[in-house]
Amino acid sequence: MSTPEPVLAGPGILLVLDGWGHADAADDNALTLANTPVLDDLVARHPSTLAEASGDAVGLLPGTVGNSEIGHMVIGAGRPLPYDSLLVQQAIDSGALRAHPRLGALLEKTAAAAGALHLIGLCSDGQIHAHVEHLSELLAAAAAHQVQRVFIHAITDGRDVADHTGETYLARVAELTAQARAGQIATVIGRGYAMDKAGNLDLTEQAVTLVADGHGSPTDSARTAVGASERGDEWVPATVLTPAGDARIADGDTVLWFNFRSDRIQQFADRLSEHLTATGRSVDMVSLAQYDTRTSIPALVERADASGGLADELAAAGLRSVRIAEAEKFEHVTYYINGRDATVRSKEEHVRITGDAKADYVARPRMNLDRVTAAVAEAAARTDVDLVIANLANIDVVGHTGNLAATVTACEATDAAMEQILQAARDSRRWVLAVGDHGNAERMTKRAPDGTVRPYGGHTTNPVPLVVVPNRSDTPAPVLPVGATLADVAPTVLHLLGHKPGSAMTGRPLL
Ligand SMILES: O=C(O)[C@H](O)COP(=O)(O)O
Ligand SMILES: [Mn+2]
Ligand SMILES: [Mn+2]
Repeated sequence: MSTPEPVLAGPGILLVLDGWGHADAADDNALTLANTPVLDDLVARHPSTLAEASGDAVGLLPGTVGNSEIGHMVIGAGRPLPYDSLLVQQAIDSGALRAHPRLGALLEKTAAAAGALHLIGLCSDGQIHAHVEHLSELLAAAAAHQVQRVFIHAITDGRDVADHTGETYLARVAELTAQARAGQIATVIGRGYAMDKAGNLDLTEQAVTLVADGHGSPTDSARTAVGASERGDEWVPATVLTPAGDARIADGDTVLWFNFRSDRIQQFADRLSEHLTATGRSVDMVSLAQYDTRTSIPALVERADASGGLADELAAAGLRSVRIAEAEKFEHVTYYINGRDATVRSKEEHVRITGDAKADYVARPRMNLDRVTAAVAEAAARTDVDLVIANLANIDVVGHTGNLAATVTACEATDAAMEQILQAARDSRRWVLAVGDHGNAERMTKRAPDGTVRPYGGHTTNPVPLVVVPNRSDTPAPVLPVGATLADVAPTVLHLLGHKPGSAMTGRPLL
C-alpha cells in the first residue's frame, strides 16, 4: 500500500518571517533569548529543514549576507538569480564597466566641458545596497578620462554594518581617492535622510539640497562630520566638507549613483532630478544598476531576468493569491516575489497595511503586526483564495535597530502572531510553509573593524528555518531533505497546491 500523501494538495499560506535566521543559542541571539513556544514547537513537531539564503545559493557573491530583495525574488523565482551586486562586481572584474560606452562618453563629455562628476552612494561594505570598494573602479575610470573635478557625496550606513563605523569607511573612501589620484569627499549625510523609502520627503530634501546646493553644516573633516551625529551613522546630519570647495551640482555636470539596489535610493534620485530641473540645471544622470525611479536613469549594468516564477505559475493555473504585508515589506510580497514585475495579475490581490512611517521601532517593536495578522486570518478564511502570501516584518525591521531587548520583544510578538495564523490555517484546512528570507535577529552583535564588539542590526549568512505545517494530522509527517535553499520554496508551494514546478525553476519540491 502506497504511503498516503503527508499533505493533501490544496490551499495554503506562504509566510515569510523576515530576518528569521538560524544560529545556536547565544547571548546575542534574540530568537533564542526570546520566549517563542510556538516557533519552537513548529520546528520540533513539523517537517522542517534549514535553507541557505545567502551567498551563491541565492545569486550573491560567496560569503555575502542575504537581503530582502534577493530573498523574496528567489523565493518567487524558484531558482537562484544573479543579483545586481554580483553583476556589478562581474562587470568590474571583466573590465566591462570600465569599457562601457555610455560611461566613457559621459566622462569624456564631462572632462571636455571641465564639468564635475558627482558620485553619490552608501559608503560601507554591507553589500546590501552598495559596496564602497566599487568606488575604486569609478574613480579609476574618471582619472583615465582626465575628469578634473570628482566629488563624492558620501552616505553613511550604521544599519547594514555595525554602527559607529562611518569614520572607518570614510577613511577608506579617502584611501581610494588617493590610490586613484582622483576625487574627494564633498558632503556626508546619514542614510536615514538620504535613503528613506517611506515617503518622508522632509528627510530626502535634506540630502537633495546638500548635494545640489551645498546646504549643510560646514566642517573640515569626515571625522567631525560623523562625530556630529547624536544618533549614530544612520543619522549623520547634512554636512559639507569645506576642503572640497564648491561641490554644488552645476549645469552640465554628471551624476553617477553607485548604490546597486534601488528601493532606498530611488526617492532621493527622483527628488534630486526634479530639484535640478526646477532650478534650471541640466545634468546627465546614470546609475550602476537599474533603478525603479520615475525619472529615467540609464543603468550601466542590466538586471537578470526573473520571470517564470510563482506569480506566472499561479496565473497559468488560475489560482488566486492574496499578498499581505505592512508598508516596510509590501514591495517584497508583491513586486520582488513576482520577479521585479509590477504587473498585478487578474487573480492577485494586494493588502498593504500602513502605519506611522516615522515610527520608532525600539519603542514600538510590535509595529503593525496585529493588523497584518488579522488580514492573514481574514484571507485564510476565504474559500476563493488558493494561496495567502504574507510577510511578518518585525524580526528584521526591529532587528535593524540593533537593540537586543526590542528585538527580543519583536520575536515574542511574532511568535504570538504565529499562533493566531496557525489557528486560522487549521480552521480553513490550509497547509502553512513558514520560511525566513535571510538572517538578522539571530546575531545582534558584531566585531567592528577596530576589534570592539558592537551592536549589529545587519543581516547574516546563516541559513533560515523552513517549516511545512501539513493540512492533515492523520499521516506521519515527512522528513524534509537537508541542503535546501530559498529556490526550493516555490516548487514546494506549487507541489502543495497540487501543481508541478514551473519550467524555469531549478529548485525542487521538498516533500
Ligand atoms: O534597507 C534596509 O532596511 C536594509 O539595509 C536591508 O534590509 P532588507 O534587505 O531586509 O530590506
Ligand atoms: Mn528581509
Ligand atoms: Mn533587513
